[in-house]
Amino acid sequence: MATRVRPSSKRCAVIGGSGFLGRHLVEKLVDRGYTVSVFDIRQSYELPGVTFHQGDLCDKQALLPAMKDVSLVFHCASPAPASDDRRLFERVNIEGTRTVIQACNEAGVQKLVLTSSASVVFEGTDVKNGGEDLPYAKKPIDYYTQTKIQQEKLVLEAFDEGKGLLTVAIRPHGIFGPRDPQLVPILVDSARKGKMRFIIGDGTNVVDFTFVENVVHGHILAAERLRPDSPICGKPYHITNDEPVRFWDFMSEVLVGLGYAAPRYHLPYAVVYGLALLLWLLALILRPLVSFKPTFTPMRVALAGTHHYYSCERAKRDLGYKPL
Ligand SMILES: NC(=O)C1=CN([C@@H]2O[C@H](COP(=O)(O)OP(=O)(O)OC[C@H]3O[C@@H](n4cnc5c(N)ncnc54)[C@H](OP(=O)(O)O)[C@@H]3O)[C@@H](O)[C@H]2O)C=CC1
Ligand SMILES: CC(C)CCC[C@@H](C)[C@H]1CC[C@H]2C3=C(CC[C@]12C)[C@@]1(C)CCC(=O)C[C@@H]1CC3
Repeated sequence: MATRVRPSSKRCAVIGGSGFLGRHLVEKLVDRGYTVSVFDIRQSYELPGVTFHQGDLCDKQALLPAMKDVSLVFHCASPAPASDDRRLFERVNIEGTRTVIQACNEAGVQKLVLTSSASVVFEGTDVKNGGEDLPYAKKPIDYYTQTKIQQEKLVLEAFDEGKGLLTVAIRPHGIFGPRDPQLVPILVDSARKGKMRFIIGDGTNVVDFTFVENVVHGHILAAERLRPDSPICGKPYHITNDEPVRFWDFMSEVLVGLGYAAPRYHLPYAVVYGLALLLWLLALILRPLVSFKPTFTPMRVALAGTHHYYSCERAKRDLGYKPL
């Protein structure tokens, strides 16, 4: 009688492995002796020990070959928040994640680690040392957040010992590090256009920015602790630097370091938020005629003007996490 060969625990797939976080994760996994297959809509680099599968994660037939003989899947693909494209977010983050789960079940994958976001609990009001027990945002500010909530729920609810699929979600926040495609680039672009002269609010709001290597570390710890009897199954975990900083000090340090002036003049938060909302509505109404993307979106203004930092105590306790 033929017996089904259990895939090696050192074979894994990284969906979104060509992206910023995904590539850092792939590099670390290879260092740790994993054989990695990357699945992504684009291929951005080559690395010995890594096979690339190019395709759309909404296509199960395209996904399956990347999951062959794989016991562990990391899902860290998402459209960029800046696209603000409702249909795209729904298709990739919700329908696509359903497809990823189906493909994992069909391919006999044992572990699925999702990159979620701490923003799933953020709705524009202060979050101070927020734990994982905070409720999901009832009124998420943008489509990105709205679909990240649905995505996280899908993955955590897919934890099913009967089918043999163990799941966990990692919630990073404001990732920075080499090759970051959004935080520093958006900041520099805004500074170049002379839009970084103002501090939104009183400038004392404290937030998390998380170094990419810490986020990778959290993912790998979660994957290696994910076992049938483990308390982490079906749960979300915040991964932070455990060192919240003042938003506007961080922005100023980056800007000054790159030769731009630090923001100096204060604007009232409510006024800027209201203006950002108006601009967003205008862009939506005019979309069929002209396409323009406001720099100051309601989400960016909310992130720039409120406290949003999270506790990583649960990750320390259950994953043995400690910022590197
Ligand atoms: N960066 C941050 O501050 C934070 C990020 N996250 C989460 O971390 C994850 C990684 O983010 P990050 O590395 O910054 O983002 P990137 O955009 O750099 O990486 C995402 C990758 O997924 C790819 N992708 C998008 N759509 C599809 C699709 N339909 N099929 C296959 N691949 C696809 C992207 O390709 P392409 O570039 O061509 O779209 C890209 O290569 C995401 O889930 C994000 O929500 C969470 C918290 C904070
Ligand atoms: C234009 C300025 C008011 C702000 C410039 C900096 C911002 C581009 C970044 C500051 C906080 C960042 C952040 C994210 C994207 C880039 C920032 C808004 C995320 C929305 C990325 C995706 C997530 O899951 C959450 C992040 C929170 C922090």
